[in-house]
Amino acid sequence: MASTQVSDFGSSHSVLGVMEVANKPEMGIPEMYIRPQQPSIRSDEPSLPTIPVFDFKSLLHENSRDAQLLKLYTACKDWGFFQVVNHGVSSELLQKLKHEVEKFFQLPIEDKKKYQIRAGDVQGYGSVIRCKDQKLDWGDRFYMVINPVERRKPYLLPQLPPSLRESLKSYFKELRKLGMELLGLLGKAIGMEMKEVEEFFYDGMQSVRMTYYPPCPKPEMVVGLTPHSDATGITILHQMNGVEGLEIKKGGVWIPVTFLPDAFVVNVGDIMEILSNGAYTSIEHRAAVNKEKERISIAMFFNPRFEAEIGPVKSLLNSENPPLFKTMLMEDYFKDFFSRNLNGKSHLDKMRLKTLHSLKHST
Ligand SMILES: O=C(O)CCC(=O)C(=O)O
Ligand SMILES: [Fe+2]
Repeated sequence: MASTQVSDFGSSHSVLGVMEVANKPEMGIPEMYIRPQQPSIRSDEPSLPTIPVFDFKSLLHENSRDAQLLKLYTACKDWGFFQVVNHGVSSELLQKLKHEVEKFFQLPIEDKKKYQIRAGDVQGYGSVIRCKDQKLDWGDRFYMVINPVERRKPYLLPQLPPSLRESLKSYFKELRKLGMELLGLLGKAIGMEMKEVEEFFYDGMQSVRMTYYPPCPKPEMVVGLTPHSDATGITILHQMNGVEGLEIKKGGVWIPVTFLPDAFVVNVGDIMEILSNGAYTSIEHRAAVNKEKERISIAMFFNPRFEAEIGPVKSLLNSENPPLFKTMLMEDYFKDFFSRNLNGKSHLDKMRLKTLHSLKHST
């Protein structure tokens, strides 16, 4: 299906996905989807803690700002995840997008093949295969870079069915505004100036992943999306058809996230942990699947510009707060990320400086 060649980010093969398998339950679950014993210490406490919720309009409101910013700071430090309601993106747009994305994933496999990730690339439909015995996720996905515009692939966004393309474009635009506002607030909550935030993120690298997780006859034997932390600045996730499955790792156990209707779940990515010099935490998460119903999600990733140097923000550093992470060109950081498989927080660990201070903090 694929020969290896070098392109934008590393080299690889790809497979299209699991929907074909899921549509033929008589085939059973192929070996390559079956996980060795999952570390699924799913919390079974009767009342689980839930991620903090913010009303976006009141986050922006001057009067309640200081208290809200403190709450935001604590959410990003202790949870690395929060929900946003009243975010201003209309239910109509969300409904329309859901409909279009659903329709897209239901297209015959032949129609989706033209978007398949090409050898050596990471953008497109399907999953990247890097080694022979790699386990596959129980989900079909479509990943593409949407900003800067010159990094778009001519055979992806421009070739999508027009009604999906138009809904996606409106969504990108709305989320870009929301994303910048959220980045500004997260920056402000740790004492960054908006100017500094913009130096990193203005016209930054923005990408999107849409995932369709089909139902699975034995959901406990597979994983919808391998545990990982996002390599991003922040991620804004929308659970399009209201079916749950996102789980986050807190205190060593996996906690399911319950989404409020039409809410966005926002999470701190590795880059934000680096910029904040560890004040914020990029949390490991995964997606579980279920027996009954497919699940559809759309994750929008906000990153610095490719030319930005990513490392702890200089104005936050002093003798009490020495840098805990290396500084690296964003372009190189992403090349390195895409050349590896998702694997917990291993990518971020590579950026860690081994200082006395960090050793003290990691114990
Ligand atoms: O589908 C989900 O709930 C999680 C998606 C996700 O974590 C990602 O795309 O990075
Ligand atoms: Fe993620």
